Amino acid sequence: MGTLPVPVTAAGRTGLDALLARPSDSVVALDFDGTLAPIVADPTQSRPHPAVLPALAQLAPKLRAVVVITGRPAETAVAYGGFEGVAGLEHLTVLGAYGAERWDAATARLSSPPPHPGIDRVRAELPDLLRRLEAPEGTRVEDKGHALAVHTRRAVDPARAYRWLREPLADLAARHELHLEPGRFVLEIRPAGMDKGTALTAFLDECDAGPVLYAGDDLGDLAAFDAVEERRRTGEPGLLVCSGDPDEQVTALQDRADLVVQGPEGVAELLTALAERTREP
Ligand SMILES: O=P(O)(O)OC[C@H]1O[C@H](O[C@H]2O[C@H](CO)[C@@H](O)[C@H](O)[C@H]2O)[C@H](O)[C@@H](O)[C@@H]1O
Repeated sequence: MGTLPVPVTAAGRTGLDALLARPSDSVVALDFDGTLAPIVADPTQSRPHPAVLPALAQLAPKLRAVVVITGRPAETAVAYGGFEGVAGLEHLTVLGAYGAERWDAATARLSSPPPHPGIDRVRAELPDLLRRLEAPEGTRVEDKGHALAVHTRRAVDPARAYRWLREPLADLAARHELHLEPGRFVLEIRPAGMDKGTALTAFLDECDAGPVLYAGDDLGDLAAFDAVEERRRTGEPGLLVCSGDPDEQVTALQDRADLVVQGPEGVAELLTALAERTREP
């Protein structure tokens, strides 16, 4: 049996104990990139750590629900995640585009609202803006339909390129009534209003969930951490997990986590250890 790590906070230990005691009331909510899938230079090559799907398939049938909440389009996360048709994941939900999109394994249906009109305008302006800014070589745009992500990971100096572009891209987003979501060497222009916290809260209400575990790795996951903390204030236990990366610490998230594990491999180990210790309903 794998080792179950001990959360460093009392609230986290309460959350973990509650999840183990009441698995059929509990929800496990997981971010995709950096949490289930190791960070890679090319965003199209992102795939879950090999131990993730077996762990999820073992754990999910014992829980109220498992949900993946991601900044990716839901369809992309389903495809890259290999989530469709997996035994044990028949009731998985994927909330994409920070919760604006939804895919349910049970129905294989995807719901996706029309993109914000500002996205088309940003798409038209962005190439010229990046040219005028002399965006460093290696800067890449990921067009996600509902959002445009500017990646600097493949620039010679990713951190410098990120700092260079952040303010002008925030201005561009604001001019079109959009929001700039900063992430791990990515600056994402997307609609405001929906975030992972709003998405998580709505999903938990819909499931009439009890204890919740949320695992993430980046700044976009802070809103989900807020949502779990808000529930804890009302007496509903929760466990906040950071998928940590020693080479790229996201301190703002790590500092608020009850438990830090080593990247997607550590997340998979945690999910496996939970599955081994939880009863069938
Ligand atoms: O909410 P998430 O599932 O964590 O998605 C957040 C963004 O993840 C992707 O970018 C990140 O992962 C890439 C692949 O490992 C990496 O190259 C990049 O530096 C990271 O920022 C994705 O490309 C974005 O669209 C997501 O919004």
